[in-house]
Amino acid sequence: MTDEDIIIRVRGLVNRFGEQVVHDGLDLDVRRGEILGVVGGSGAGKSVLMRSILGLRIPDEGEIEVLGVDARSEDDDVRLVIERNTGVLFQDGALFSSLTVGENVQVPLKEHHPDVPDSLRYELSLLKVKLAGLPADAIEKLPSQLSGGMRKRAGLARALALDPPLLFLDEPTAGLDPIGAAAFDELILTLQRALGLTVFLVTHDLDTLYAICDRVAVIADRRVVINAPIEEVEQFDHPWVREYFHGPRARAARPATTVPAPAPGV
Ligand SMILES: Nc1ncnc2c1ncn2[C@@H]1O[C@H](COP(=O)(O)OP(=O)(O)OP(=O)(O)O)[C@@H](O)[C@H]1O
Repeated sequence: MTDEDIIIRVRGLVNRFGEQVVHDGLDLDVRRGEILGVVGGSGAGKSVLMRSILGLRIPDEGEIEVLGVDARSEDDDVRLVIERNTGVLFQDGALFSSLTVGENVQVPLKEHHPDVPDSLRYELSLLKVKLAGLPADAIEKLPSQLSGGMRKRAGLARALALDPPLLFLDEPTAGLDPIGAAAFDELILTLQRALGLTVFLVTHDLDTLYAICDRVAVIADRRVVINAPIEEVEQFDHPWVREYFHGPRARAARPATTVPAPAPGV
């Protein structure tokens, strides 16, 4: 693997809130073109890691390189590089409630490409709305007029507004029913393959990990304890990993091919 294959490189990351140490020497590589699932217990520091990579939080120590630039930089040009090249779907969708879906999608377009004529901006937002699997008439609706799953899709349409190569998703399937969640997984996979995206996906959803992630990074003990294909992660000897991947809920999610053979006599 060459350096060019690494689109996000985190080294020696330390994040503290007062006495609480959330990350302590965390390292992580995200490879270009992969879907990386990021898992860990509640409060393990997944969202703080995502915010640090996006430059929304300046860490206490460590280095973070995103697309070759320093994510800790407060320089406006550097911030622009990161903003233009990253799309983010926050957990609650983070849509502006007083704007229609189309207007929400147009917000980043207006901000970053103010010279684009209104009619073209509208066409671009319509394209993103359709790309996110919403019907065309959703463009005129307010977020409150949509179901939870449709709001996620609207958030995804906005995240894709600037055609970013890097997509960040914070628990995209949380709150969706299993059928809606599976459809959303499928959508992410289709878009990632079609657009060549790199996806950083924070999730608690084991089904998502098995269905679409190329690799899985586990945050525990304030670090990334393993970052590997799921078959390897499953076998990793760590108490949290054992509980998460081999507890009762894990068995249902694991595809039949990777379920270990039952012990003799069982
Ligand atoms: N702005 C903040 N001020 C103080 N503490 C914070 C702040 N942001 C996060 N924390 C703390 O950092 C820890 C990690 O939070 P984070 O949101 O990254 O966890 P997480 O792994 O995403 O959890 P979950 O799966 O529950 O969403 C938590 O203990 C949280 O309370």
